[in-house]
Amino acid sequence: MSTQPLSQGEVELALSNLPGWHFEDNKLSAEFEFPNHLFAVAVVSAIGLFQEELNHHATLSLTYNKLIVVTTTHDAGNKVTKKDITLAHKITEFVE
Ligand SMILES: C[C@H](O)[C@H](O)[C@H]1CNC2=NC(N)=NC(=O)C2=N1
Repeated sequence: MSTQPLSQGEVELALSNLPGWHFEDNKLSAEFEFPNHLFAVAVVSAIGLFQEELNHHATLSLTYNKLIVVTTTHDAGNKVTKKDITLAHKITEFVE
């Protein structure tokens, strides 16, 4: 998959299909809340598997039942690429 940085317009178009995700400071981010801590830990574990499959790893910050996901592509000079969009879709589909 391409590691070419996406333009602002391309990111905004992609985000129109990704409710809850934001584009700021060359990163995509979203916050999720789960019923309890162990549920949230299980989601983090599943995201870990997607990340290994995609060879693309977001920053996952878990506080009790709240998870903040932040993703950018280091190999593209810390810019948003299709890899970030793909990971965001996988995560959103899983938590829905
Ligand atoms: C060597 C390996 O393919 C790279 O370091 C991968 C791993 N995971 C990654 N994750 C993220 N978020 N950005 C990258 O550029 C990246 N690159």
